[in-house]
Amino acid sequence: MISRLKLYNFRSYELFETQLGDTGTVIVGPNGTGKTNLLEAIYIALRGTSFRGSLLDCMRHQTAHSIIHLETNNQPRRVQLLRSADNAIAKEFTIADSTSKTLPRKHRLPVVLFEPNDLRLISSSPQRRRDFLDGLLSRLDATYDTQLRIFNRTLLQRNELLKHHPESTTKWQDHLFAWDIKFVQSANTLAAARAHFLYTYEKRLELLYASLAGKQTPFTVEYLPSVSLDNYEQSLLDRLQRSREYELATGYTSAGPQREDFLISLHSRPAVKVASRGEMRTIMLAFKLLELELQTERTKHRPLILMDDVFSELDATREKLLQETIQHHQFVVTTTDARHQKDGCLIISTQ
Ligand SMILES: Nc1ncnc2c1ncn2[C@@H]1O[C@H](COP(=O)(O)OP(=O)(O)OP(=O)(O)O)[C@@H](O)[C@H]1O
Repeated sequence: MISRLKLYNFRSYELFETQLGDTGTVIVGPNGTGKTNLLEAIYIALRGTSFRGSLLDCMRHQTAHSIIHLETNNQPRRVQLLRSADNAIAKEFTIADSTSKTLPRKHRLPVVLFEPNDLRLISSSPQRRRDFLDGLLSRLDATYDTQLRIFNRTLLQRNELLKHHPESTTKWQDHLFAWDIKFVQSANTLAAARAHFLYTYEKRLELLYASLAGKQTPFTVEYLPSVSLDNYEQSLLDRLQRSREYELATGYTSAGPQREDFLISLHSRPAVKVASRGEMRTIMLAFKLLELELQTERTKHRPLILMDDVFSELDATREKLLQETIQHHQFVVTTTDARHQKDGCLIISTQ
């Protein structure tokens, strides 16, 4: 449970201090008054990273020292950000007299964030959908988080090699082949984990969708790999070798998890083509509720819910269902519309 937030030079806030409600807090104010900034500060203190940019961006303009102080379960935690002359950042996370440069995994508390961009994900780019799925899997599974980092590093190294190729010497070709092998192995781990996750939770997503939509709707979700998932490693290796000329010309790896996507269908038709905007939002809400359920099961704690102005995106029925779900968690909600205030909540105005 979080109980108090203090900020120093964080985004639009020079000095700010507030209590947080035991059950819930509603942050009300017009656009651009710093509501999301407060959610972001809480998120950073609990998870160690921001959900919308680098920690350097979070430091108040023209300042060199920022602090987030959050009381959680009667234990204070402090995040200090220091900007050096060359605009580099040093971070310090302090919990119970122990300080570290990153937030230790054991101190990352479960948080589920609902934000309007996620609700619009179905109609957005494959890159954003991949990031969404990777974010979801990384929050649920520390091993996936590590595998994703390894994959991203491998991809970067391989692309560097493609960009800086000498006149295809044998030494360079051997070097690239070694990276091809590393790449397909790492790619296989990621693609298999993503496909497995979607396959495992397809039925649960269908149920969550039905409860939000108020009616049974045939719902499927399918991972779209660059090559067949059976024999993925070898097929990807063959594909890369066939695309060598294209890759050398562009300097980019032509296939693999960094190009893959997933497809959600309603009534056996791609949601991106047939679903209404409301239905697309309902699909994404089903994903967020799944995350909430899985985080609760895996951590044995009820996650804190942060909601950034999502009620304005929903109709009255879905808003009510979502309100009922969040009743069982501590939550912090932002809204521009004072009508979304709820009984028993602490109200913070940013006006
Ligand atoms: N590093 C920073 N230093 C100073 N001010 C900043 C910094 N980053 C963002 N801001 C300011 O914070 C304000 C935006 O805050 P925020 O996104 O929290 O608003 P909001 O109330 O959530 O708005 P909306 O309702 O439109 O989503 C803007 O005025 C922006 O200029």
